[in-house]
Amino acid sequence: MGEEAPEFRVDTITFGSKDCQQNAIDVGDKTYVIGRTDDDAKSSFGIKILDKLTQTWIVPTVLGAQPPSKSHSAILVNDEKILIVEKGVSLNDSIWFLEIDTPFVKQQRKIKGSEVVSWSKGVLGVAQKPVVISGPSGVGKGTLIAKLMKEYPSKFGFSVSHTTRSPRVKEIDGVHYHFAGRSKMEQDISEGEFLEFAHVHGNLYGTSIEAVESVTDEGKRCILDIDVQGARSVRASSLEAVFIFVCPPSFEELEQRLRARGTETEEQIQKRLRNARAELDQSNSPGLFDHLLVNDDLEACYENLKKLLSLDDDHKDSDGCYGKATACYSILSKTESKVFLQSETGEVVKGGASMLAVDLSSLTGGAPGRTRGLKTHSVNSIDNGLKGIR
Ligand SMILES: Nc1nc2c(ncn2[C@@H]2O[C@H](COP(=O)(O)OP(=O)(O)O)[C@@H](O)[C@H]2O)c(=O)[nH]1
Ligand SMILES: Nc1ncnc2c1ncn2[C@@H]1O[C@H](COP(=O)(O)OP(=O)(O)O)[C@@H](O)[C@H]1O
Repeated sequence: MGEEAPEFRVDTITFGSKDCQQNAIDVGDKTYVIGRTDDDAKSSFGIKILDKLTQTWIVPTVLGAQPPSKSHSAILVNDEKILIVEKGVSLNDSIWFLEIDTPFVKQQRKIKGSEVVSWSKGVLGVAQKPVVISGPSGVGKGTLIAKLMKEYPSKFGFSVSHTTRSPRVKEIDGVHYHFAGRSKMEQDISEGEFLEFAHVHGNLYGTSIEAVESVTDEGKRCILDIDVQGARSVRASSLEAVFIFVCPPSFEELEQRLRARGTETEEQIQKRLRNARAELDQSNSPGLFDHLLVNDDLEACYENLKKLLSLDDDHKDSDGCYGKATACYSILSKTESKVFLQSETGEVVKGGASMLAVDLSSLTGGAPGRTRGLKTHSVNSIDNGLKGIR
């Protein structure tokens, strides 16, 4: 699908713009050219890949929101990602990654059958692991989650799933679910916008990447109410989470709760009960769920849930004290575990530093779209920075 490559010289590559900045990064047999075009109204990134073996250009599908286009520097972090440092924005907004061969990109490349790259924003600090709650229909997942949200509104946030099922009487679009048409949802899934999806009780359900990331961006711990297939997909993804399965005290009690809720037709109840048996069987799959909770007495079960969540509470505050100040850093050098950034203005903003080290070893897996766990620390002088290198 590629076009024939022109003679390759970085400084002559253009994307048809008046004002253009490019970086060319070699990765094995490929060269990634990251260009920034300043056309009349807005500027944006253009990405091209030169396959050096075949001397052809590939224009990849670019997933994810792109960095604010101003001016940037770039360096290869490892075989999976390129670090991009934006200038003239706050430090919180300045660190980005272009994922070129992460597990997510590999998966998307397979789905599309063509070349894919994906933007991911670097986020300072470590977020708490999201909590995946699964269990058969009618077991009380929604009831437990609603109690948690009511008691700790600033601590937890709900991942609002998309579904093709019709809303129930009291359900609000955008609050309980994003109610979606099947073709639009399938299209969004094919464009890599979903962390996971599954066919459940005859409908399509899925968690968009944005559903999880927007909760985490608010500094809240994200709660996902998804079925066992979804839990399996999240387990296989790069999102590190805590997995809880909620069981009923008995199958008879489950049936009674489902009927008492009065939201399904008899046919739908029968389908849910059939699926419940399969879900209960799968709850014991080795390595899938971290915790099983029996929801017999609601209050007792809720107390146990709270205990589990505080047990898994590994939250550490971000040390990004200068994250909000406007930064103008460019990449100076790189070691195995650190990238050193040099302030370009000479003038150091309040709380900032003339030189920063970005700790790459601290990066944790996250949903695509964000690279969390970034730690930065100031370095007083290049000499001190270099001491760290030696
Ligand atoms: N895989 C997946 N499952 C979901 C998602 N959202 C909801 N579900 C599951 O879909 C099933 C049906 O949910 P729902 O229609 O709300 O009915 P209920 O479980 O009877 O309340 C439940 O097992 C949910 O956990 C999602 O985004 N992904
Ligand atoms: N421990 C419990 N004891 C009795 N009824 C419960 C209990 N937990 C939930 N329920 C009720 O069971 C029904 C199903 O609960 P719901 O939270 O909608 O389940 P799910 O979200 O797992 O489908 C609701 O009517 C709810 O009020």
